[in-house]
Amino acid sequence: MILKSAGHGVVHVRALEVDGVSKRYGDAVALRDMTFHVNGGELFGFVGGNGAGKTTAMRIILGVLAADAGEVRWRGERIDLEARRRVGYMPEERGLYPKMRVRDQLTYLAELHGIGRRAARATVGAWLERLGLSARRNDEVDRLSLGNQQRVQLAAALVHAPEVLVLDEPFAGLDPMAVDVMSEVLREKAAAGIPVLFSSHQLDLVERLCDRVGIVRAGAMIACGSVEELRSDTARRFVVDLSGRDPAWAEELAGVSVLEAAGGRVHLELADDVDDQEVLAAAMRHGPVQEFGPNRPGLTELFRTAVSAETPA
Ligand SMILES: Nc1ncnc2c1ncn2[C@@H]1O[C@H](COP(=O)(O)OP(=O)(O)OP(=O)(O)O)[C@@H](O)[C@H]1O
Repeated sequence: MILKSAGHGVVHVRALEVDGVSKRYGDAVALRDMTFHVNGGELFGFVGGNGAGKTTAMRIILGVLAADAGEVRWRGERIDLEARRRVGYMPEERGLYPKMRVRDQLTYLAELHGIGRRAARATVGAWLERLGLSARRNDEVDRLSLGNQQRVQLAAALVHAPEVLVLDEPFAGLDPMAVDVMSEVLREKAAAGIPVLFSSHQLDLVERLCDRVGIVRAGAMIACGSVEELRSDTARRFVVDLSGRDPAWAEELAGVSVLEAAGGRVHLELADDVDDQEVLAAAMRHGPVQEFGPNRPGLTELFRTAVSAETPA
């Protein structure tokens, strides 16, 4: 499906689709009916605990691993080798030749994608400049710091002007400056209409950067949407601070559950028919109210709540 939008030119809705993908390694289930999509022009954050299945899903998108069931689609068609060649991929295990010089390596990778030598040199030069690697261009990769190797790995994913980006933990181990450069490049690519999928354990960063987030647990997608959408289940949660007071005042209110209490500050969940103003009035009868308002959890809290819910059998 194509959606036209003023800023982006043509943007593909559901450009990249992972549909009902399952994968086992022997008896171990790595993915179970994994389903999600990434729209063109969207930054999609793939989050989940260690071993949740993110890398497996990305490898299946890339075709370096075959799914047992389900399919991956690119612009509505089952993804094929040709479409996969247009993916910019940053593998978790990284994949550079350690003894090759940075510029030669990137030029070689661009040429592998059919770009002529001169154009390859030009695009590599531009990315090296952009990623702060110009001074390192003649260094062998294994002489670079890990963070700089990662910048080279990003350049490797970008030099062939990919139509989609799939990046496995691109921010891991980067210094704050490199995080800024990486964020800026990913935003820019998304703004150009490219779907950008990346995994990360840095949830603050994901919340700041991503249009949508997918939370994976035990090989399945358990929540997916914008952070605002993920918050919708928490719309009836409030924080009330009655400094030093025992939470008993809230526990005795009908239709109110106390989720957390510490030092007079309580997190409450209100049933649908409970008026929040009546809760405020009740709080004021018990002492001076320091704080009262809806509790808007960040992605870290939403993630904890989602993954700590009962694990599937
Ligand atoms: N080659 C393999 N052989 C057997 N089991 C594997 C293999 N690769 C992954 N697994 C298992 O599949 C599951 C999913 O692993 P995967 O690497 O996809 O998770 P992940 O979400 O990327 O984790 P992390 O955040 O730690 O990188 C895990 O239980 C893992 O142990």
